[in-house]
Amino acid sequence: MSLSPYVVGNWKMNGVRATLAEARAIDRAVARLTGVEVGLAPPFTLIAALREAVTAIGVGGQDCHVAAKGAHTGDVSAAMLADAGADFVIVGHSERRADHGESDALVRAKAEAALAAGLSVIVCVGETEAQRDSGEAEAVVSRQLDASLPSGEAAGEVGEVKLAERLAVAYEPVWAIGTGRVPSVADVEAMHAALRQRLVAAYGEGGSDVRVLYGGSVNPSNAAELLSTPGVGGALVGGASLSAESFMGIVAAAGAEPAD
Ligand SMILES: O=C(CO)COP(=O)(O)O
Repeated sequence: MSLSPYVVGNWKMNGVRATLAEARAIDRAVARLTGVEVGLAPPFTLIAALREAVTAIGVGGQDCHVAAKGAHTGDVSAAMLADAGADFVIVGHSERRADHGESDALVRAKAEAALAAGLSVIVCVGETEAQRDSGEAEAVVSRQLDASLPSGEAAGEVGEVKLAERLAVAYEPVWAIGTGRVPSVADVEAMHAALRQRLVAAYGEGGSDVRVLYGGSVNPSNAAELLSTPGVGGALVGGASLSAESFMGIVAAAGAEPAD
């Protein structure tokens, strides 16, 4: 089973109600396409409104707490995201790892909490520039993934829903995020192959279908090359997901076709 390419917009701490107009335009365009799966992860404040505004795309959170509820001021649980209408959540983004000191173990716990709440999960990993320069990128990112993935038990099939429909991985080199710099195609291919090995080691055969997205300065001009790199199952897009025009340029590059 091979799933369609998955293109996800991460709005980060951007977006107010007016920005929903972009989401509506994206949703209308995606409704006319086939062969691609699309999601948008707005800030918490817009999740419920986005859910009301769209039908053809998935709605996601950018983080969740490990607990279902309780005394955690300022946090939001996976169950609350689901209640607000989210379908998925991004966990372990490098900005959360850096800004909030999130460890691999915490990211794993968040992924497991999200799956338990019925959300699908995108687990993010990526090396820093210093790690890339010292030739450690594959080893570092492989270790990060091993320690951040939800357990096989947590990620197992639920009824007819397969692992690959509940879990995706995003490889986002920290130095490529928001910088306009991207790794070479050869480096992306090598990293995605390394991550595939880790997924198969973690989950067996089921790991071979889990989509590994590339993220970091994806834009309409570089998307076709990145998305056609062997092993790349989609894109996690930051800045270029805030405008329907640029985001749809990336969705088109993922191989989307008119629905009829
Ligand atoms: O971090 C990212 C998506 O999660 C990538 O951000 P940019 O596309 O803005 O580089």
